[in-house]
Amino acid sequence: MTEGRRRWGLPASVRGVTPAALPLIVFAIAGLLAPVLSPADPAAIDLTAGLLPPSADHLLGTDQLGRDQLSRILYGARVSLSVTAAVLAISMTVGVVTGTVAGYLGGGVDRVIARVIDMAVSLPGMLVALAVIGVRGPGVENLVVAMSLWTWAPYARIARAQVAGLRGSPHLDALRLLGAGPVRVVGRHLLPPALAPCLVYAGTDVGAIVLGVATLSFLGLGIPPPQPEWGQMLVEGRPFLASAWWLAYPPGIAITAVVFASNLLGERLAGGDERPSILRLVRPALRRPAGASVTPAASADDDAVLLRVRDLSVGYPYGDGRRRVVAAVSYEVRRARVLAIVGETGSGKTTSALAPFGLLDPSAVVTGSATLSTGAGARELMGLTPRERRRVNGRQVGVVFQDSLAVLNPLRTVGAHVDEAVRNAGRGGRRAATRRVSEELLRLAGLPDPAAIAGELPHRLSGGMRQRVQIAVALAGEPELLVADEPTSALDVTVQARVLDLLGRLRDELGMAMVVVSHDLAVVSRLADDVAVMYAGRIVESGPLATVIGDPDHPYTRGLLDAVPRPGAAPGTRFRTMPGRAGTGPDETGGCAFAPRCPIAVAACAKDRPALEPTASAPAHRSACPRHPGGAARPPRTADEREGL
Ligand SMILES: Nc1ncnc2c1ncn2[C@@H]1O[C@H](COP(=O)(O)OP(=O)(O)OP(=O)(O)O)[C@@H](O)[C@H]1O
Repeated sequence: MTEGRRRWGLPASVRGVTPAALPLIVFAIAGLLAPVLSPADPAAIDLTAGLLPPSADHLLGTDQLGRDQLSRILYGARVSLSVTAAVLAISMTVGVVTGTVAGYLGGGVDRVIARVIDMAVSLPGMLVALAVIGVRGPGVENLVVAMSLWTWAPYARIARAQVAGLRGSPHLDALRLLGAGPVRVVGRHLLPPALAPCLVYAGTDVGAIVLGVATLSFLGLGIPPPQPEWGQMLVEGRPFLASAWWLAYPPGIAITAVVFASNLLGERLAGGDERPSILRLVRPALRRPAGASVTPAASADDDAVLLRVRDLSVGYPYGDGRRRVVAAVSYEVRRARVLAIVGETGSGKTTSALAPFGLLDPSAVVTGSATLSTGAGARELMGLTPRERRRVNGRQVGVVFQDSLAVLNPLRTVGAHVDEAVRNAGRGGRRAATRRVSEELLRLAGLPDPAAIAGELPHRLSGGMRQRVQIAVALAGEPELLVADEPTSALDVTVQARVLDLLGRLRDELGMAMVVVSHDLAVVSRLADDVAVMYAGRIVESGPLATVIGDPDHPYTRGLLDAVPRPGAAPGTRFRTMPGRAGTGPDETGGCAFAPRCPIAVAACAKDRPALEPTASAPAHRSACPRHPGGAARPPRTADEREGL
């Protein structure tokens, strides 16, 4: 699907209720209305009317005691489904909560719970149920307890696996970024996906529970006669399969239909759209009337520095020690300006952009300082507690990631994502008011027909539209700074240009500053005001875009520029690629990390690490080439080449 074109159809909630799911609903209603619908008392024995075939008097015939089969089926639905529902409710609640806690906490708690689940799954369920009923005695309540002890463990196992798999996922990172606390993360983002496969499983489990209840009833340990119960009727009808088919077939068909319908309904629930809200935090008032457009973050001084990063260094555990991946990185982001951080893969761009906001892997060791000076005042970002971070991330700072599919929860609608961001940012009100703000944000992000888009699931949108959704989410807190990590890398060229234009428009109209991470200098040249070029974990050149691409000082920057295809180049023109392997880390060598690949390197380059120093072309233009500023060895760039970018 390309941007601007969507597939429309019935709402997911209507499409999902397939006719095949109707038997479950029909039997549930029939069970509820059994006293009204039943033509006879299901327990009334008439030995003179035993084993009568279906007729106008008895639509489903009678059993060997002359009891009306239709009435018994209707009352059977009442008993079987209510016991099954009770067992499912208990086993799913216990299982999902236990599994979610284990999966979320991990570590020792998880190991202990996992062992308990394994033991419970491996025990023969029927024996457990028999033992419980043997101790507690027969009866409906004891039957429900016994069956729940039999059935809870698979739900716990499914939920645990589901939550453990999600624990480190990018969309949870994004949520933390949006300011969501642990209760909200678990309640709204881990429980629903844990519940979804459990519901599918419950569909198949219904039959097992119905039959389990019937078997225990047959053994005299379940539903006591004369209460009718489907499984019990099935067992009672088995000896008459050849002579009186109407005894076993109706309950058999009822069980099959309910199991089949439950399966489909379970799938529907698992693949459905917005989950009911578990924790809906209703904010008393909107900071701004619904529908009003987002206004620029107030700043009297447009030239002031919004984010100042100094001497940033990031290391990760490596073997017995630690390996630095970024070192001595300093940069500034000015209000209403776009700083592009560019470089080859692995050069440390993303790390440098996300580290100030605590968005790296928890194993990262980050040093240095990052000061954010917003309208609310200046604050040091390094060392903030998670609670303090939530006041910054998602409010003063928004983030857009490359992989929108990984960031957006596939089970929640676009509207649910934006609503949540709006509420986290303290701008939520009643449901409808929150949605109006969300739709305004979607419109601001350039999405046509926001009301319809809000009802869509992320995977039904094109990549470009999903990026716009991420942008709408990021705008919810009216941030003064937007960090975009490779925001267009996964998009085709046309869509890429439109998303970049949107970001440019947001910068101009909202006065929002941005840090844009990209490996493609040509892409960011469309948007950036300033550029920082990274190589092997260090900034090697920085300055205003026009200066850096018009008069590059560092041979690495030149290499990046030479690799950019230029419009107007003759067909068949070969663009120069940089020889050699990209640098791997800032401590790889004591000298210039680029020296092994550099066409103008001299012996000294490999020995002494060059500092980032001002060049002759502009004071804000800095380069870390030992042969700068602009030595004779540097071939000049032509005017055509500059315009080509
Ligand atoms: N969790 C981690 N553990 C160990 N090393 C990591 C981790 N995350 C990133 N790195 C390393 O840090 C270095 C810089 O990664 P970073 O993602 O910042 O690079 P990048 O320039 O953004 O590259 P790309 O464009 O491929 O994302 C890389 O060598 C990478 O392997």
